[in-house]
Amino acid sequence: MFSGEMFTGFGSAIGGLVVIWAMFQQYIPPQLRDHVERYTRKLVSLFYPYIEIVFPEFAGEKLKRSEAYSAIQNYLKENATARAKRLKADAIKDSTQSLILSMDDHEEVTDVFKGVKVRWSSNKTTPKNASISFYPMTEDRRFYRLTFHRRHRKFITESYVKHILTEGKAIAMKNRQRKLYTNNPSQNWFGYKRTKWSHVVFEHPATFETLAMEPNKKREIMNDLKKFSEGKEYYTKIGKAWKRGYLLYGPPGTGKSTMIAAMANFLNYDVYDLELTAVKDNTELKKLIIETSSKSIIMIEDIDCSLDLTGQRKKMEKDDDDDDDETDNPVKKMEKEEKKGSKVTLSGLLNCIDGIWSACGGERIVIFTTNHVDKLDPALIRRGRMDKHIEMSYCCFEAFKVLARNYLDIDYHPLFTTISGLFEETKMTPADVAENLMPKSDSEDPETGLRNLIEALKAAKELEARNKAEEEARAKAEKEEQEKKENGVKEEVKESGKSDKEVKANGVINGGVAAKEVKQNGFAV
Ligand SMILES: Nc1ncnc2c1ncn2[C@@H]1O[C@H](COP(=O)(O)OP(=O)(O)OP(=O)(O)O)[C@@H](O)[C@H]1O
Repeated sequence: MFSGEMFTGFGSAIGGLVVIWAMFQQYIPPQLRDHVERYTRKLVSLFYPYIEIVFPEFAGEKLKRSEAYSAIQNYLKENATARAKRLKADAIKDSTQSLILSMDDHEEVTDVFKGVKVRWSSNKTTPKNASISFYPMTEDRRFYRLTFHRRHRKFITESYVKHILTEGKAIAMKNRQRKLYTNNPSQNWFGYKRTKWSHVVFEHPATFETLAMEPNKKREIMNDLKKFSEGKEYYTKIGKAWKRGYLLYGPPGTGKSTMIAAMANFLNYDVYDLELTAVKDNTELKKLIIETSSKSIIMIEDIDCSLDLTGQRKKMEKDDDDDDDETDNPVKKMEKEEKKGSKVTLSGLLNCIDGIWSACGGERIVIFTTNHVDKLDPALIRRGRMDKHIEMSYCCFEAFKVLARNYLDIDYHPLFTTISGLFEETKMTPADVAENLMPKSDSEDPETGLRNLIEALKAAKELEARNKAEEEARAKAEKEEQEKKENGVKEEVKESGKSDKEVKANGVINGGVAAKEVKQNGFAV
């Protein structure tokens, strides 16, 4: 039976032999040393039934950090660190403030995979002639050693190592710090401006669990995202770029931005927040898109406003022309030229969505948001470009329950019945519901939040009713006015015996209504 003790026993035996060999080496004539060493190794291998594989941290000519080493490191951090007795605290995860622990140097742990036990040790050698460095220990050469019984050779080299590398990469992906990129204008030494991506760590706390939305709709979106992220082979098979477009539309405060953050957290993707109004022209847009990485969401918020850009630029150009047409300032002149000859166009954007992504490879999601879906050009949002249209709407009772759990830590309260009724009678955005529920102090109990919400819902209902009544009264008055005018003209025609045309031409009034006025207002005469 393969056991940790046996490993250790043989390990010390071999260690002893190495020491003895080092001591006696000096008494052996140099010409015989090679032979003696070879035969000693053969002898040892007769009694030592274990195989060792070494994974150095740096390999190859360019001394690039080995991917295998990193994967093993991640795998061991996640799976074996709990069993190691000597640990090393590497760093502190910024958001959770928790230590990242890994095996200390020269520490050993066992791992069992499909019933086969192996031993991992983390090792370090320091070259004797290491140069004096400002940063201590940079010359250290680290490596992992995998030891296993020779009867498992095939299994370990073919299955286990593959398993470790795949797992290690997946762990790295899961634990990596994701980034939120934004495009900002930057000026080079010659004064030319171009927008570049800059990033911060993406740490938005929104998840699908905390997103207030009708549960079936939420599930449908999550399934869609999952299918997409696992769809590499499918997209290759059908010959389509591995991308998917989402259009999120709805009034302000219904959670469009929150949804994007939840999507990014669900998929573990980076986010590129593309501000179209800061992009000089279509060429620059292409460059920015090409620079985005795989496994990312590219979002353009308020797309209707961004594409209005053309009009805004024209206005700016005109203002500039009026202001300083004769300017001698070269930078200002260049800025003006840049503004004049450049813009992001709808067709440029469409080309980017359709064309460039196909060539980029890797998975990407593009999301547009808008408050006014009806304003968008149908070409921009047709299926195939924006594959899924998601309406973000006012809060329903199911969505409220999510917010009550998030903000008040409750799943039920007798006041829920009143709130459920009010949601059927009035509209409120999740942002407003959240604002009302949010406790104003640590000592505030959940009931206060619920009562605040009830008051706000009642006020919203009253306001809606008042607005509706005012609207109806206005419509009624307009209708009456119109009828009065129409009757006046009819009477005028009847009494004067003139034709409609004449009444209109003369502008004669009868019943207080001028035919001219009638004509101006476009009433049917
Ligand atoms: N569906 C929701 N679930 C959870 N929280 C929400 C939801 N909708 C809004 N909120 C809360 O309201 C705040 C504003 O929402 P958000 O910015 O996502 O809305 P939006 O639809 O993107 O608005 P805008 O159109 O003005 O950009 C969020 O920070 C969040 O706290």
